[in-house]
Amino acid sequence: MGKLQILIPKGRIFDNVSRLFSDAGIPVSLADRTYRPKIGAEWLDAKIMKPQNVGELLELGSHDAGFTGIDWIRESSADVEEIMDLGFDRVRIVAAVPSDLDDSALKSRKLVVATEYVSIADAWLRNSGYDYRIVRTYGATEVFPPDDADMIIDNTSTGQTLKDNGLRIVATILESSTRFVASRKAMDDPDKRSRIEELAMLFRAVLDGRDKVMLEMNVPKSLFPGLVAGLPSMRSPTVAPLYGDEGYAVKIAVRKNEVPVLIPRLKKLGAADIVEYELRKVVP
Ligand SMILES: Nc1ncnc2c1ncn2[C@@H]1O[C@H](COP(=O)(O)OP(=O)(O)OP(=O)(O)O)[C@@H](O)[C@H]1O
Ligand SMILES: O=P(O)(O)OC[C@H]1O[C@H](OP(=O)(O)OP(=O)(O)O)[C@H](O)[C@@H]1O
Repeated sequence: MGKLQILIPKGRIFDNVSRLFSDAGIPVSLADRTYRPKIGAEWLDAKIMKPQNVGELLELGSHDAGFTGIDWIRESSADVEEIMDLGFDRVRIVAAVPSDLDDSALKSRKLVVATEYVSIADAWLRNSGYDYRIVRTYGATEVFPPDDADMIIDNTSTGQTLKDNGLRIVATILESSTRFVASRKAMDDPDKRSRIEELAMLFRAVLDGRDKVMLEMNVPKSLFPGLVAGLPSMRSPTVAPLYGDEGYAVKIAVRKNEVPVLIPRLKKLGAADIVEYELRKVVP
């Protein structure tokens, strides 16, 4: 079997994806100005590509799997199989106008709309009943209004860029994040499919590990039933008797955001010597 050919986007997605691979035990490194990263698994081959092209190239089938925002998959109408939502690079694709332009003005004239997302914008503007003309941008879309455009359709994360350029959101068109996607041709090949699914399992284990911590504690025998009743109900805790029949050691994986509430509660329920530590992977 040949190597699994994967596409990793240039730009901001690369950092998150290469960290994900590294945490999965597969180091990825990229020398300056090169497009073929070194990847620490002999069954994988990777190439760097702009996120806008990833979907289309997977559809063509010359690569097996890749990573890109769902915004660019939708924009290119790429026919690919989504394997998993990695949750990175979360943005909203929004329509925004100069803050001093009121809603009534928007439908009373032909709008010039600046966007990198030409196809998403076209579908949304048509369905919303606007009279419009689209100007395709190549980054820095927020600079177009008010003199070069009446509206922009662009991605926003914190909203700071819109605010700094005097723009207000009039609609959210799409919510996007980085996805692990595969070509349909690769998913029809049993060997490639199983390698892609193995990668997804490793990624899931890493993401789950990032989300959770392990809590370990000791509890006297008499307080044990009350303590177990107070634990999050997700999973049964691992319990081991302490030497000398004095009580139990209790171990449980919990979500990180539960910890600030949980530790004081466990303490009140009689837990002692509570230890918290990070998890690298969680495989169910
Ligand atoms: N400010 C942001 N925060 C988080 N995600 C973002 C942000 N801006 C864009 N994205 C998402 O990251 C992905 C890639 O975005 P984009 O095409 O702008 O590349 P980039 O990282 O800016 O690279 P380049 O600088 O080469 O254009 C897209 O799916 C987009 O939705
Ligand atoms: O809502 P915010 O947190 O302000 O982020 C949104 C901005 O981030 C991205 O720009 P980027 O920095 O990638 O530059 P670009 O416009 O050249 O793509 C995006 O295109 C927006 O301009």
